[in-house]
Amino acid sequence: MRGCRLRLPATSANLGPGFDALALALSFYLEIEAEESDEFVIDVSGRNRELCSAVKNNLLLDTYTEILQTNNAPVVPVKVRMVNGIPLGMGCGSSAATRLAGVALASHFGGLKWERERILTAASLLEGHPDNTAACWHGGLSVACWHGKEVEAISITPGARWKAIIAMPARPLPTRESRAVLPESYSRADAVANLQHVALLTAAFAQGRGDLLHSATQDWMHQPYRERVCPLLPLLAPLAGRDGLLSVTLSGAGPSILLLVDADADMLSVRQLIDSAAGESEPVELIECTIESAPAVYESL
Ligand SMILES: Nc1ncnc2c1ncn2[C@@H]1O[C@H](COP(=O)(O)OP(=O)(O)O)[C@@H](O)[C@H]1O
Ligand SMILES: N[C@@H](CCOP(=O)(O)O)C(=O)O
Repeated sequence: MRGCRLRLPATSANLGPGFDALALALSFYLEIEAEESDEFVIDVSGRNRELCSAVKNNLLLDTYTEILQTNNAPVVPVKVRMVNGIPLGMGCGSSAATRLAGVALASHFGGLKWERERILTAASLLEGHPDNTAACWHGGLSVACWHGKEVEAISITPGARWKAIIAMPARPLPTRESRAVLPESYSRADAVANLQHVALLTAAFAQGRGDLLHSATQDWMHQPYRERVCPLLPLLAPLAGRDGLLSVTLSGAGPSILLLVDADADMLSVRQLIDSAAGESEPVELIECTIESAPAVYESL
């Protein structure tokens, strides 16, 4: 059987009020080439080499094996060459990209011949929420929801050329832990406020209205509760609206922060502003990137 190539972008979910519904694809990637082999091997370069190359308890291989077994297909061993640009456990969608890769490789090497939408649905079911997976697979700003056990998703190419920065602290925060700090239920006032803001945010993206991003990214559903496990958020949030910084939101479940930046902003001054607001409590890496509007690459070699 021919090999398979994947290129999956990082994603920043929620963008404030779009909890479990919105995510934005960004221009740093998980890249994979795989071919049939006598045994499972993963050669990794890039970020988190050790975690990504362990063959046992590996999210990529576990997903691959689970899909093949549940679909009564043979578990074909594969050799994977991975270039990983997505930091693990940092709120940049590494698990969503890896789940999609595992399902896509299973479909390819198991001869399942799944359509792209079926791959997205299977990966989203395993991930538990469809926001990162949909943006990773479709690119752009993705709006995703469950329709029963199917994912309905639409991708919007933003109407303006905004730039993006991920501000990433040193220590990762597993998404599971960051979801555990959220309440079970919300007041009607908070639910309505989030609905209003997420609708405004989606329209602001479609029309490229950077002037609306600061107000439209306000959130009552997850950020207020996650501040205590994501201390960079309260430090950087006051920067929204200053010097070309259009919005400041928790990236996914954190601990990183997504800052959307006007296309004309001076990036050196923006970086200095972020560094000085972050202070010296812990080192913060800034990843400058753009919005990836193209869908993920999934092709035979
Ligand atoms: N390329 C990869 N190879 C192996 N495991 C991965 C890979 N990417 C992600 N993971 C697994 O997913 C976990 C991170 O997922 P999660 O806590 O949801 O954070 P995030 O998706 O924001 O990076 C890692 O600790 C690791 O177990
Ligand atoms: N909507 C999810 C998004 C998690 O994204 P991740 O990149 O942190 O895995 C949430 O907020 O929990």
